Parts: sequence; structure tokens; C-alpha cells
Amino acid sequence: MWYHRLSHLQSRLQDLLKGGVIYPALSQPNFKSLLPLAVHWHHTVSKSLTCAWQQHEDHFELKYANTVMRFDYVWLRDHCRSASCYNSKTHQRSLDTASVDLCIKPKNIRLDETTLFFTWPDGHVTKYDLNWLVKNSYEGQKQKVIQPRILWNAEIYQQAQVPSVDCQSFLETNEGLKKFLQNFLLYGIAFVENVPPTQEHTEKLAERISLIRETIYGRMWYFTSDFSRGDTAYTKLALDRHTDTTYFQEPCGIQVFHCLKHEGTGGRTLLVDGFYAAEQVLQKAPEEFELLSKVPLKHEYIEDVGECHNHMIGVGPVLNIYPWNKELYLIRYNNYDRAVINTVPYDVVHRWYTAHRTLTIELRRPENEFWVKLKPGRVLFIDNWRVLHGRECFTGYRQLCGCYLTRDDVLNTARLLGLQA
Ligand SMILES: C[N+](C)(C)CCCC[C@H](N)C(=O)O
Ligand SMILES: O=C(O)CCC(=O)C(=O)O
Ligand SMILES: [Fe+2]
Repeated sequence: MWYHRLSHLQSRLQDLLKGGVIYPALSQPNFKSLLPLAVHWHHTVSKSLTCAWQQHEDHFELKYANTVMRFDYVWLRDHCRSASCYNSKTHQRSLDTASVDLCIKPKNIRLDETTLFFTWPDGHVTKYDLNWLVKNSYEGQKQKVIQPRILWNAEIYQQAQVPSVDCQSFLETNEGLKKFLQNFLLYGIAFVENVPPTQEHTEKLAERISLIRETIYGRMWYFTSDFSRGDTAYTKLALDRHTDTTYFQEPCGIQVFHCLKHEGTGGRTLLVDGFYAAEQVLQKAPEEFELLSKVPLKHEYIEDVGECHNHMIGVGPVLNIYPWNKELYLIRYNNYDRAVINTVPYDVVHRWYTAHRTLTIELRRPENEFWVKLKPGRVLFIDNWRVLHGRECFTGYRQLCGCYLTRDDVLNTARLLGLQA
């Protein structure tokens, strides 16, 4: 009943909007100044781009640069960039948003060239450049290209002939670093060549692009198959494709690997683009993709070896997508570390297993596997939110060093170099 009345009101409001005049249909007690507002388009031609705007009862509508945008009045007041509302030195808001009347409406609106002026009931004036609005509106944001990426299988990656960056150019030039980061952002993996095979040099590389993320494994780690920690990584066994630290609330963003020594056979590294596989699932079974993005799962790390006692738990879906544009930004896939599923009822569990199988089949297609033998001097950076890694079993003495990086800091470096990240 209530539902019907509401939708009736909404459709009435829409009809009224089409008709050109709004009446005070929603008579909430604190909905101020419900005087009928004349709705008509104001047209202006500025710098060959036509602009039209309309003041509606509860929002402002703007057509500019081929975009129809709608703005809430509180939003327009809240984002005011005047000196008293916004500190342009710190890029921080000074306005106390809670002091804005939730029913605020501009007293006057005027357009001058490419600037919109809103005069608020207390006389305060907010200025918006039209291009700023296009860039910052919900509608404009939706049009923006999402993070440019090249999704790959083994053939695509090999054909691309992505060049490695030389250690010296990486450490000493901005071009070298930028080239490296560009490849890293596009493919989710990147190599640095001619690195002296020591832990110290590996650390220097890591620090060039980010803060090192210290974890229960330490800051820089150095490992062999000595089972010094309670994890299969510290053995000679094969490891199927996975992402690391799925048992953290925020899995580590980047993983750095440098093989310092291997006297023996096997031990090749496997890399699989998780986003490529997820894209295949989206194409073939969109409802399964959706389920994988909705069902929250626990992963855990329980360690009780020697002096090491840890119990980590991380909860989140396998596929993490931004709710506003559906862009996939993080895959959490580790069948070893996945904990008991008790977050959903049995029938959803069954559908989840089916969806997980579909994704696993994609991840395991031989054509999606890129195998590489890590060698001293060649450092591999892996986007642990996108690319899965694994390894072949091996014999002999094998020493690997590396670290995790905080993703925010890597992206920060990339943005400062002018890259979209
Ligand atoms: C990289 N390093 C050897 C330090 C740790 C390995 C952690 C392995 C764990 N099962 C995971 O996937 O997170
Ligand atoms: O030994 C390797 O090559 C990688 C092992 C692993 O998956 C890890 O350390 O995260
Ligand atoms: Fe791993």
C-alpha cells in the first residue's frame, strides 16, 4: 500500500516534470519553499559548446559537452570551492557539511560564459566552472575510461614483447620508472633487469616506487625450502595459481620476487591474468560472475611453527567490483587459504561452487598460463590484486627474496608521473 502510494507519487512527479511545472507534491513537513517552480531550459552558447540548464524542485539539471547531468542542491552547496568553504592550499573542505540545510535551494542561478553562479538563501555565492562539473559529476565520471588495462593470455603477453626496464634507468631516471609503471599498470606484471642479486638491491628497487608493506613475514623476506614458516611456500612442493594474503582484510597490493639462487631443477614461476579469466566468466556466465562478486568468503592463515604464532582472517568476495561502474579491481583467489564457508546458506553455497568452478576452469586453461624461470638479476613485480602466481615443484637449493608493497603508494608514484591510476 505504502509502496504503491510512493510510486504513484514518483510517477506523478515525473509527469509533472515533463509537463514543465512542479507542484509541491511531496509535502514533507520540513521540505521548505515548495512554491511552484517554473521549469524551462535556459540556453547559452559558450565557446561553441551549447549549454542548457534547468532548475527543478529537488535538483539542478545541466546539459553540457554532450552530457546530461543532475545535481543535488546539497551536493552543489557542499562542493563549493570558495575560500571560506575550501582550503585550496591543502585541498581540504573547510565547510561543515552538517551545517547545510538538507532542503537548501539556490535563490538565484546565473551563467556567465562557462561559469555557473549559485546564490544561496544566506547570500553566499558558489561558482562552478562547467568543465569542472562535467569532470566531477556522476554522469561524467561514468563516461570516463576505466583504468586502462591490457588483459592477457600467454600469447597476448608474449606477442606484446613488453620490454624489461634496466635497473639503472629504473633507479636513476623518471622515464625509466614511468615506462616500468606504465607496463605494470597495463599488464599487472613487470620486470627489472640487471639487478645485483642481493636483498639490499631488491629493497632499493622496491623503495623507488613505494613504501614496503611490512607483514607477519617481515619487511623484506628471504626464503628457502626450510619450512621455517608454517606455509607450503617454504617447501619444494608445487603451488597452484593463487593470490597472496587473501587472509588480510586488505590483501597486499604488489608482490616483488627476486630469485637469488637456484641450484637444481624445476621451480618455474606461473603467472595468470586473473582479470582476463574473470572477463571470460563475465562473457560466458554473467550470473556466476555476479555471484562471485557478492558472496563474502573467509580466508585464514593459522600458523603454529617454532616461534611463529599467527591467526589471520580476511573476509571478502573472490571478485571485488566498484559498485558505481562495475569495474573489477581485486581478485582474491587462494584455494589453500580459503576457510570454512559459513557466510551463506546451502543453496547459495552450491551455486557458488559452480561459479568458482567456472572461474577455475578459465584460470587453468593452458593458453592462459605464462611460465617464466626467475633468474638472479631479474626482479618480477606482480599486481597481487590482479595476477595470480604459482610455481612448479623443484629440486635443490633455491633462494628467493622479495617483499610486499602498499598499493596506494605505488599508484601515488604513478599518478605523480602523470599516469592514469
Ligand atoms: C611470500 N612469502 C613467502 C613471504 C609468504 C608466502 C605466503 C603464503 C601464503 N599462503 C599466501 O598465499 O599468502
Ligand atoms: O616459490 C615461489 O616461487 C613462490 C611461492 C609463493 O607463492 C609465495 O611466496 O608467495
Ligand atoms: Fe604466493
